[in-house]
Amino acid sequence: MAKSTSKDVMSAQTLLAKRVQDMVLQGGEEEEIPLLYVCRKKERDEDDDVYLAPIPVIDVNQASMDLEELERLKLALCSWGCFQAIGHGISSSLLNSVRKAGREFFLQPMVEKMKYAKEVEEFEGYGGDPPPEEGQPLDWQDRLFLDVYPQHRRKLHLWPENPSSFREVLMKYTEKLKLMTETVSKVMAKCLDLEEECFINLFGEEAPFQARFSYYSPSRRPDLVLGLKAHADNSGYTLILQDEVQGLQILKDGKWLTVPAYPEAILVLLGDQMEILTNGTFKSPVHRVLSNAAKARTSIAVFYTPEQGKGIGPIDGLINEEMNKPRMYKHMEDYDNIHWEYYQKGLRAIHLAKIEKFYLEDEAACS
Ligand SMILES: O=C(O)CCC(=O)C(=O)O
Ligand SMILES: [Fe+2]
Repeated sequence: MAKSTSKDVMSAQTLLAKRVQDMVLQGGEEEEIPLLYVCRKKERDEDDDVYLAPIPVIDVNQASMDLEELERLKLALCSWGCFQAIGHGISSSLLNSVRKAGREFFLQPMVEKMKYAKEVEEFEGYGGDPPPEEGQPLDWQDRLFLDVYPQHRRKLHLWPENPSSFREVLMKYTEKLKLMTETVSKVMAKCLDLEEECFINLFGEEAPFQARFSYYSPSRRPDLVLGLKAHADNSGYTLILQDEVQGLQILKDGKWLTVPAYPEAILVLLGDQMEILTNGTFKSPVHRVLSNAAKARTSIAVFYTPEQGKGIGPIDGLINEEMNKPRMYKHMEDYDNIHWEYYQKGLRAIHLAKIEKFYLEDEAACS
């Protein structure tokens, strides 16, 4: 464990006003890590041995035409809650440009990045996440969070002007992701025998896309910190573009498994709202990001979430009390805010959405 020193008394507010990247570059973590970042107690964790998760690779375009691929997609979403999408219609050169623009943003001098800095308590912009509840650890990362769709929600003053390609690349990527989600939402509906437009309509035309560019600085003590604490996403689903440095892990049957980084693939990972909509047929997986002792890691996660204010609950077609498919989740208003409140406490909000008797069964299964 880290030694206790005056640094330990630094508050989350103070720590979050600084950037992890700066702290690492200035060698501030050489002696010990501020205690608020320390969230792992073991010197070594057997889960850190890299067991690669055999997450199915699904050709999205093929799934829209081929029943076998559609069946593989269904299995992936019911067991893993995610899949590695290929055949998504986005060129490798655009994927590489997005990765490059993200990485180059973070590699600039602090003075350039600070033009897009947010206040500690704010959400959108460059910095760390707002302070969690007291006692909850901080993440060993910096991020740039931007609303990217619908267009009228873009706050362009927070969109970096440097690297000079950043804005154009992000706009192009958003456009392509929007098209990709139309296909993905259709094949997801199809594999559940639902009407093809079902999820597109439920999410709504104004359903937000929000981009999170993350920079995970290396850490001298990856055994003590996490790049991102264990959580499940609030989204409908999240589209994750990784670089070549692995670190994202999924919790599967009680074991942490590392998500392979495939250059051509976009990881489609379901969030809680999709688990609720599908009455638990699809799973919203718990995941986290490990720190790396040697290399910085970057990722771009785009959250695609049903329009706020619509309320969500299980789709009628997926409930059939006679056929052993009882309703497992309640109708939830304002799930976004509930999720955030629970996330900040290090808890899962989905339990709140579960009808009590299933909540208890699920808890028993986890213990
Ligand atoms: O960095 C990653 O690969 C995943 C990020 C993530 O899980 C999130 O931002 O919610
Ligand atoms: Fe996540």
